[in-house]
Amino acid sequence: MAQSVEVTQGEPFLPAANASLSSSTSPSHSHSATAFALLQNPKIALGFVLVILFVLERLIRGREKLPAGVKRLPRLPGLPWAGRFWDVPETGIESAFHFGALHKKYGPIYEWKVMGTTHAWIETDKVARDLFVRRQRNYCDRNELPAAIGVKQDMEILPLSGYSEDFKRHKNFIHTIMRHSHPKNFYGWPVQENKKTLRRLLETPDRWSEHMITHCARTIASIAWGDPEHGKKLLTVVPELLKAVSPAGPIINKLTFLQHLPTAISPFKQAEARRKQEMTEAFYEALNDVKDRVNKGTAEECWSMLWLNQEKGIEATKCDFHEAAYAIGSSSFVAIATIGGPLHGFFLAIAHYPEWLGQLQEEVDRVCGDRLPAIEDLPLLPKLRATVKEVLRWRQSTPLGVPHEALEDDVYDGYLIKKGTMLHANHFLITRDPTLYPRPNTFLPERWLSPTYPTYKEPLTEHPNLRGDISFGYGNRSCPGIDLTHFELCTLFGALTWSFNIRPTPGTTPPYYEVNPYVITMTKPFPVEITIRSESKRRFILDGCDDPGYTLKAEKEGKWDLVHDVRGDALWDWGGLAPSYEVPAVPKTYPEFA
Ligand code: HEM
Repeated sequence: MAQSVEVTQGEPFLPAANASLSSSTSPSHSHSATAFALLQNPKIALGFVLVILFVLERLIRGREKLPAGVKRLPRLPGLPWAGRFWDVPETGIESAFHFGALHKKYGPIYEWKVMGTTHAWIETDKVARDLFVRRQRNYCDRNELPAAIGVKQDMEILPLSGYSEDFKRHKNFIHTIMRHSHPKNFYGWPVQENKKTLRRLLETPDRWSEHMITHCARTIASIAWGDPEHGKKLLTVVPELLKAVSPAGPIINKLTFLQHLPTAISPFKQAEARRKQEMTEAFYEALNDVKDRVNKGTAEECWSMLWLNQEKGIEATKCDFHEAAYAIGSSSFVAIATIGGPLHGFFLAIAHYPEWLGQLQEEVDRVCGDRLPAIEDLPLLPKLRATVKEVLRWRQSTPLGVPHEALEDDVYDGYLIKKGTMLHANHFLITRDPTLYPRPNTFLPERWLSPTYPTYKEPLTEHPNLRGDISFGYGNRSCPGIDLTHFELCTLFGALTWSFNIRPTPGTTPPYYEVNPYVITMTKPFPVEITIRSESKRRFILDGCDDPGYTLKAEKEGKWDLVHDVRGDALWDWGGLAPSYEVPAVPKTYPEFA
């Protein structure tokens, strides 16, 4: 053994001297020696291996037997098993751009293989509906997630759970709590929180992004557990999970074979175990707190009370403590980044289309006068509803939706879709189809308000609204949070419009399409000037809300406390989910459809 090491070290495989020596021998010998020498270059050797693997893949795929009349989906060329591993875009929105551009070449649905998994990219609304709605029974599963291993089977986090009887019970639970709380205006919590958010914006306008995020957390925590303070728990557990489920998160999401490492030596599995533990603690603590308050007679209406009281519909789902804690908790944390996205998008839209704020203010002032817009005013506020709808289209929270997985082999339009294929509907591209959305890159709320646009619908007292909106996905896996989103966005956009003038800070450049890199995207915060529109409005906010309810503290005291460095200038970036925008040294270019 020692000898072989010595030999290898002492005699490099093909030293330059040997190479020149071999060139003086016969031509065929000299060619093979040159090729051999070339292969000593690691880059050339890797290229050679890739070419061989590529050829092998074509041969193997060519031999796969297909039923008569069935074709293969167009597929991006790649290597056997590893596929196009070099082609995984880093960020959520870059993936939407990347695969959206390939649509022209490969058509409305095509395959992309990477690390043993077959992905299908769906680039039109028709194909998404044909598969996810008309054939929803086959396309309703979710995929495994390498960094959040086991999350599909655990049945704890509804959006990531595989399809099963447990999933159906849990989804029923969510629909029941939504059906119960929506007619009661989500127990009045969103309107109460809107006032606190106005107060915070009045006091510390430069922290607007933080206020939007904490607004979402406080509102949903109140609806779920009757206490906005539990929002801190949600804000703590979301960043870890969102990173774990994003390609831009831990490297295991790209190098998926790392999931086979045993827990003892896998930092990913250890991190996932910690995340689960923390999430369970958060959800148990919050539900137990409601239980205590019910016993003391101090609990206020919230989703948890529905489970504790076994309200009509809830009892049929037979959710035990653990299931209820997770069903409530996991439906709550999704309401932060998703709704935070369009809230940031609103500031961006106003930055790029300042004249629209004037039009909105005219409508809100005319209808509401000296009070904040209320949900009852919505029939008379079509411009406000159009703003919500257009912000969701223009800057989507989930530009690639959530993948659906095929339960069985299927043939669609003569093409084979294999069991286990992960299908992604490119919501971003679908809502940029110029035949339905003329001038698709423009923020154009008028497209919902004028009969000259194909998306126009009457009556304007009802349309536009979010029912059936593509942003919320398709079929039996579509989002149960539409009514809550509509309620929160309409009332908060309305309150912001009524209260403030908003514009980018003079001398600064707002971003165009710069968002965080994860699967739920949010415009990067940028400097904005927010000023109160009148003294009477200032008085109204100060009198109407004596407690601004700041969520971030100067120092960490309790386990769930979140810290804002009040001494420094740095803005709170929510664990990397809301990094501040920095103008790039070289202007960024975007695909024509972005
Ligand atoms: C702007 C706001 C929102 C957007 C854009 C959004 C988008 C989505 C999308 C695209 C899906 C996957 C649909 C599919 O698989 O086809 C989804 C699922 C889900 N959403 Fe939302 N969502 C939003 C707000 C909310 C809110 C406020 C809640 C709850 C309070 C919520 C709870 C859920 C749940 C529980 C699922 C999982 C459904 C399932 O897997 O069957 N979402 N959402």
